[in-house]
Amino acid sequence: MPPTPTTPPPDAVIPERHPQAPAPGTRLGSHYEHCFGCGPQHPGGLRIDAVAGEGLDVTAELTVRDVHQGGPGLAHGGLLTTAMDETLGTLNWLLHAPAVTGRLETDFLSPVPVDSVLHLRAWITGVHGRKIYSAAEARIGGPDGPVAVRAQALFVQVKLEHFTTHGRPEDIEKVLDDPDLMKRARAFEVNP
Ligand SMILES: CCCCCCCC/C=C\CCCCCCCC(=O)SCCNC(=O)CCNC(=O)[C@H](O)C(C)(C)COP(=O)(O)OP(=O)(O)OC[C@H]1O[C@@H](n2cnc3c(N)ncnc32)[C@H](O)[C@@H]1OP(=O)(O)O
Repeated sequence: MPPTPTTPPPDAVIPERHPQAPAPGTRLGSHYEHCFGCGPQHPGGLRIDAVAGEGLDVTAELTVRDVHQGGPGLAHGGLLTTAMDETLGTLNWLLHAPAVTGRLETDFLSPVPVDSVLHLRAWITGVHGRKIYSAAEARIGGPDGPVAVRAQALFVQVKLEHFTTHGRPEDIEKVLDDPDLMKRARAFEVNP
């Protein structure tokens, strides 16, 4: 594939896992219960619950449901992009640095029928300053099934203030009032 803004530059580094990164095999859970990608409280959400890998990688599963349709009986492409975005976003846990998607490129290789189980995998391909480069794939039917969706991304590290400054005030207040969620959010800080 030709280089794009999501291809790490030659002087990008592959960092170590953060010393407090969740151990391999740990379920990463949800960073926010109302998140469309991972929140258990979201009625139509994807409920992605990724598992930390041995290195700078994660895996996750997604069962495509009726509410995820685009074409009749088929997953919506934007929905699949969201699944890639969310899975890539969980890589934050391994670096302990909050980062948001700057650019996300998605290739759709085959249609994904409703009721399919997608096996997602995401991994870091390089870090350059605040820029975190990563890639992901979704295989259909099993971890070794054919690749249905592929993605490359550039995430940019931000401070927690990114969320407190820009989020709708009443939602931020609810988060600030929830000690468990704040504890989880602080775990993201690079220098708490
Ligand atoms: C107390 C409450 C806490 C509650 C929270 C709980 C904890 C939650 C923790 C973690 C949540 C994780 C959630 C994951 C969910 C899935 C991920 C998403 O969907 S995230 C949403 C979609 N994304 C956005 O909304 C970004 C919107 N964009 C921005 O905010 C800015 O544009 C931002 C931060 C991306 C960059 O802005 P700048 O001002 O900070 O930095 P600049 O200088 O512009 O960029 C830095 C470098 O990145 C490159 N860059 C930025 N955007 C790029 C782009 N689109 N393409 C190529 N390069 C780009 C630039 O060229 C620059 O590169 P050079 O350092 O100069 O080499």
